[in-house]
Amino acid sequence: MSNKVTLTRFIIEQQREWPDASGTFTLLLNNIVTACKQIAHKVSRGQLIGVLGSAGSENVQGEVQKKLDIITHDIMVNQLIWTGHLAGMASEEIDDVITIPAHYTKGKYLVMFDPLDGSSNIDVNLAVGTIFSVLRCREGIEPTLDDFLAKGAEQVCAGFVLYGPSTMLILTTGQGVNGFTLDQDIGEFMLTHPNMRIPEETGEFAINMSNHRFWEAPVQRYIDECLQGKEGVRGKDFNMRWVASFVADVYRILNRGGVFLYPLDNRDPTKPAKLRIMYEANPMAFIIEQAGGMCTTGYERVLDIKPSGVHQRVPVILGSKNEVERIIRYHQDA
Ligand SMILES: O=P(O)(O)OC[C@H]1O[C@](O)(COP(=O)(O)O)[C@@H](O)[C@@H]1O
Ligand SMILES: [Mg+2]
Ligand SMILES: [Mg+2]
Repeated sequence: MSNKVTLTRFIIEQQREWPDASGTFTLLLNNIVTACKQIAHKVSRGQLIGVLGSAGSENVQGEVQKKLDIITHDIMVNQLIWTGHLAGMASEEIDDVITIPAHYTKGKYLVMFDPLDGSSNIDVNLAVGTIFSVLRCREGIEPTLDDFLAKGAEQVCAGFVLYGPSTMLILTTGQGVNGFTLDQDIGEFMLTHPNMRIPEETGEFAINMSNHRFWEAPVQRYIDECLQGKEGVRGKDFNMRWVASFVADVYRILNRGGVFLYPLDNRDPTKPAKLRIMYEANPMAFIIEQAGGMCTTGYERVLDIKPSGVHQRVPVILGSKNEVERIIRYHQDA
């Protein structure tokens, strides 16, 4: 039997440091975690229970939905809507924000989530995840769109669950980043990666290279210099990784450093960036900064952007501090 600290104990001990805390946040987190355990179960049994493949529909952003995109969205909503802790929710899979029906009490938090990140990987048995972001809201009111559109710097909690060889939860409440591994035997997340820190130096980058011709000059310059390796201005060889699951790429960077780029591109003028600010970029930016890394669009800190829509997309460049600072310099030079 493991003698590691359970997630429940970890959160309650953190809560004790806030004497005025009502415990609502702890309960909310517990519900999010229960939803993610249910999703982990579905994902691991996907081949057996017939939930893989396309749903034959598109989401609000014109992306083909997988059956599991819809199933995982429903799991999140069903685990959270009745709790009384929430004023509202927003999901990648639904156009409008989700309101709390009148017969449930309204709480003081807003939750935004990407229920299944990297879903294009699901049918080929690669890692996927769930990303979530929690904001505080005025209590007991019907939230307006503006309540949702808070800057990332105002998040009270962000996390993601990675459904890989192990199911892992990575969490920040603004006091560093901690990693928990799901012990399948007892159904509890155990603290396995306390106080995660991203190395400042790295020799590894992650980017979808097929978009090279669509990037702006500063990103082309940075990647071209990495590719030149020892013979180029960087004077060292770089390694490349691209899982095409944001959760998996960010988890690798939290562990061994690296830089991830989904930059501005001109492939489709209606979609100059790929990742969504509210439930992809902001929660990951919060986690990365709390682990000592940086997250920028190339021009500004992601957490300082005032969002204009729940499904707004932003360029994301994140990871080891020294590399991200270099990429920002290249944008300034240009
Ligand atoms: O298809 P590409 O260009 O490799 O993009 C991969 C990126 O898109 C995403 O899959 C988008 O997430 P969803 O699966 O939630 O739409 C990221 O996880 C990933 O980093
Ligand atoms: Mg996603
Ligand atoms: Mg998704």
